[in-house]
Parts: sequence; C-alpha cells; structure tokens
Amino acid sequence: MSHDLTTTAGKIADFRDRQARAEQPSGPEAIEKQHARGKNTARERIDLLVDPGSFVEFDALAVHRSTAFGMEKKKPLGDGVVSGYGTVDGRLIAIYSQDFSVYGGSLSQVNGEKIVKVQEFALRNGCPVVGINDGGGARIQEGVASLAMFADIFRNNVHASGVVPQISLIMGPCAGGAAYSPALTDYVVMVDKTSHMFITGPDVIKTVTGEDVDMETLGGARQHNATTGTSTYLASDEADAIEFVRELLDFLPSNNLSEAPVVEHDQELEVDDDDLALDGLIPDSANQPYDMRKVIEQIVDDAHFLEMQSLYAPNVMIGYGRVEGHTVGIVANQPMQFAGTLDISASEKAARFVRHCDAFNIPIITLVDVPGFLPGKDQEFQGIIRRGAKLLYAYAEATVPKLTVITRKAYGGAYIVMGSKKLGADLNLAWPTAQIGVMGAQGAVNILYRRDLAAVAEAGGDVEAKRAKIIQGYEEELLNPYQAAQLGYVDAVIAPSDTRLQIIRGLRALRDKRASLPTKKHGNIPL
Ligand SMILES: CC(=O)SCCNC(=O)CCNC(=O)[C@H](O)C(C)(C)COP(=O)(O)OP(=O)(O)OC[C@H]1O[C@@H](n2cnc3c(N)ncnc32)[C@H](O)[C@@H]1OP(=O)(O)O
Repeated sequence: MSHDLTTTAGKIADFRDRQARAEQPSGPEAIEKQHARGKNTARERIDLLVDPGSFVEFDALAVHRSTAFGMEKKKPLGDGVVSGYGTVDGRLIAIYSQDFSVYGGSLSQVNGEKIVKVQEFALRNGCPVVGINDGGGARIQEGVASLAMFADIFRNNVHASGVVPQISLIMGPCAGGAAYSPALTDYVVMVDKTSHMFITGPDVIKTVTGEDVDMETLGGARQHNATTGTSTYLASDEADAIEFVRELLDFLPSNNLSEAPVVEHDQELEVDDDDLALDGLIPDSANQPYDMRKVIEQIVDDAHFLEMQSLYAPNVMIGYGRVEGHTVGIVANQPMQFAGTLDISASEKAARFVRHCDAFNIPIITLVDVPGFLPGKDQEFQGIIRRGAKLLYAYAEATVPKLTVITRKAYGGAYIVMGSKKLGADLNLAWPTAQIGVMGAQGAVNILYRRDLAAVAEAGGDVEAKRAKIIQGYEEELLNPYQAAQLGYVDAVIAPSDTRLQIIRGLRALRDKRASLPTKKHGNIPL
C-alpha cells in the first residue's frame, strides 16, 4: 500500500506497514507450516521466553545484500533472525531466534551481523545470551561471506565464555559448522523429535562412508542427551525447553562479576526428622547401592535440585540448588549407577560443570561415594588418564567456596579428585560410614596378602576364612574416616543428620572467601 510520504500521517502509516511486514516476513502460510511441524515461530519462542511486553527488537528492517541466484528479488525484512533484548523474571537477557521460514533460517552476512550485535550487547552490559537455533547453517548463496560471520560468532562465543552465561536452545536443525556455536556455549537444550544437531548429515555420511543413518538416530535430542553429552536437557516440547531455560537463568548470575539472585528462605537451624532419616541411609553392606539424590534433596532448599545432563554419565550427578536462598552447584557420585565410579564421560561432565560454577562465583558442594576410576581397556585406550585429569584440573583451579562430604567410599585417585582437602577444598566433612583409602578391602588384601593366602591354600587351610579375617582387619584399621581426620584431611566427622546444618554454616563462613591463582595468560587444561 502506498502512502503520502510528504505528510507525517503518511510516514507513520508507512512505518506501520514496514513493521507488519517485518513481523511476518514469510506470510501466514509459513507460520502454519512451522506449526504443522510441531514448532513455534521465531517470535513466538521469544514471547514464551521473556517477560510479557519486555522484548525490544534490533534490526527488524535489516535485509540481505546478496545478488547471487536472483536473491535480490527476495529480501524478507529481518533476514531470517529475530534479535534484541528483554527480561526474564525482571533480569536482562540478550536474545536471538532464527526464523526457519526465511531461507531455512540460514546464516547470511546480514543476519550474522545481527547475532554478533546481540552478543556484543550482552558482553558490554553483562547479561546472559540465549540463542534459539532453527536453521540450515551457512546461507549457501552467500558463500564465504556467511562462513566468515560464523567465525565472528564463534569468536564472540569464546570471548563471552566465563563472562556471561550463554544458553542455546535447539528447536530445529543445527547442522554443519553452525553446530559449533551451541557447542561453545554453556548449556544446550534440545527438544525431543524436532531438534537435530550434526556436523555432517545423513546424505553426506552415506556418500562418504556408505553408512545408512537417519537424522533422529544421528543427531536427535535423545542421542545428544544420552550418548554424546552435547545437550544439557532433553525437553519434551518447546514449552518445556523454555521453562527449563527460565529456571536455569534464575539460578545463574547475569555475569562473572555479579551474584546469582538470592531467594528469601527461612532456614530451620535444628536437626529435623528428614535430617535424621539420613542416619539410616547407608546400607550395612558396602556393595549395596543407595540413592545419593536423597542426600542432595536434604541439603538444598525445598528439596529442589535442577539437574543438568541427567541422561549422560548418570554415575555422577551435577546441577543447581539453593542453600538458604543462595545458588550452589552440586557434584555427586551416584552409587545407583555403575557403583558411582568415575569414567571418562563422568569426569568430563563434572569438570565442565565445576569450571562453570567457578567462573560464575557459585560455591560447589561435592558429595563423594566413589570406588575409583572405571577399570578396563576401553577406558584406558580412550584416554582416561588425559581425560580424567580434567576433573582434577577443574577442582584444583576453582577458587569458589568448595565443600566436600564423603558419605561412603573414597578410594584412590578418585578420592583425590573429588574435592579432597589437599586439592584445595575449604571444608571437608565425612560421615562415620566413610571409607577413605587407597583401594577397597578386597583389592588391597589380594595385593598385600597374596603370598600369605597362597601359603594357606598350599597348607590346605580355609583361604576364604583367612581372607575375610584380613579384610575385616583392613576395614577396621584403614577404611574409615578417622585416619583422614587424624591427619586433618577431613575437618570433621559428622553424623549424616548434621549434614544440612553443617553445610549451611560452612557456606555462611565461606561467603566472603577470597582466593586467587598465580597470574598467567591461561592454563592448559588437558583437552
Ligand atoms: C558452516 C556451516 O553452517 S556448513 C552447513 C551448511 N548447511 C547445510 O549443510 C544444511 C543445508 N540444509 C539442509 O540440509 C536442509 O535444508 C535442512 C536439514 C536444514 C532442513 O531440511 P527441510 O526441513 O527438509 O527443509 P528444506 O530443505 O525444504 O529447507 C527449507 C528452505 O530453506 C532453504 N535452506 C535450507 N538450508 C539452507 C542454506 N544453508 N542456505 C540457504 N537456504 C537454505 C531451502 O532451500 C528451503 O528453501 P525453499 O523453502 O525456498 O525451498
């Protein structure tokens, strides 16, 4: 519609037209097509995420500059990404959301510049960035101009890492090099069935290797949550994904110089019945599992634990809770899964979480019941030495308050790794059921008493009775918390029922902790 642009009314009307076109750059059919795929539009997603009416858009009228393949004839306003800032529970976030209806949400030079603008806004103003991905990667028609924008985005991702939280929502395809931007961010939330991430797609794989694989198997949300560890959370639908992100943001500070929001919480400083239940948690037999989640839930306010990567390496649990309204990061061995051993996946999962907490001033509570690193050729050949070392590195490097509670087993290298005193934990507590030692009784006795046991066998004696006796002696003498307590490597042995109160007091005491590392450009974590 043409307006009389010599008048103010005409100019306003023309502006309104442009606004309307920018809101629906591909028309109502494209919106219906998106809905038919079970997906929201780019704008609907932003509306779901931010507080009502808080979104302020940047570059709604931007258009691409390409002329290849007749592109000049189709220049949708906004160029395939909606970007700007808004608030979540009143706190500022920067946001961009790819619009699949415009050139498949692909990244052009112009819409890449829009994303870069949002990243730079976040870095300057110290707010989290949420990127909603639903696109076909580099815009093919723009060639290297598009690839170069990815380089800008990746560089910004890296520069923002540890300065502002970065969260990626994958709500459609995220393929090729494009997948590396989410990979560089702190959290990757995927939606079951409708989101896919891969570096090379099924067609390329078929051509190069001859393998047949479908998109869901190759890079679906379940695969990235359970197998690759790329994704933080498997959302059942888009609303669930957005709810998770809103809650996650609530646990995090806006940047590395600010504190996470503190929630009013009246904390009872008396041992209550739920605390007392922990006294009966540990089974008499060291081989019997129990659910470490019960300990976590007893420690955090309202038993509310927001777990990250719950489907990946479940032998270690990581996530956020609050204690007296303050955010804490929890790292906990889970005896219900592979006896709580540390394998490569668990080590890497926990290491990255510890580093994230450290970057954002979030105290770390470590709950230990670990029989050791997972033995086996497979783990050794895949580099458990190099990759397990990441967790050591992360704990030793972290300067935030670190509290460790040993509930049962803490053997060998795994004892050292899991927030041990000499690795730099501030407060180390152990339950009377703790077994701190170089290894479990069975292994120790087999090594130390091999000859004695062989001699008994040769003499026709009862080897098993002898073994049981030595094991009992070993357990009584060495597999307890008291040697560590005598040496000062645990600060106190406490009743399980005292754990919540001790953690509250410990966190209060450590609230103003100051610690720093030697000045350097950066360390060189084994990667
Ligand atoms: C650095 C990097 O990013 S390298 C990666 C480069 N990108 C890729 O390899 C992915 C290319 N795209 C695809 O494989 C597919 O389009 C998918 C998987 C993303 C989506 O598949 P579908 O859901 O079947 O959608 P479809 O293929 O019809 O694409 C939708 C529209 O987006 C367009 N489109 C998709 N990807 C791109 C792209 N990278 N550049 C330009 N246009 C694209 C399609 O041409 C199509 O346009 P049309 O509606 O005008 O026909």
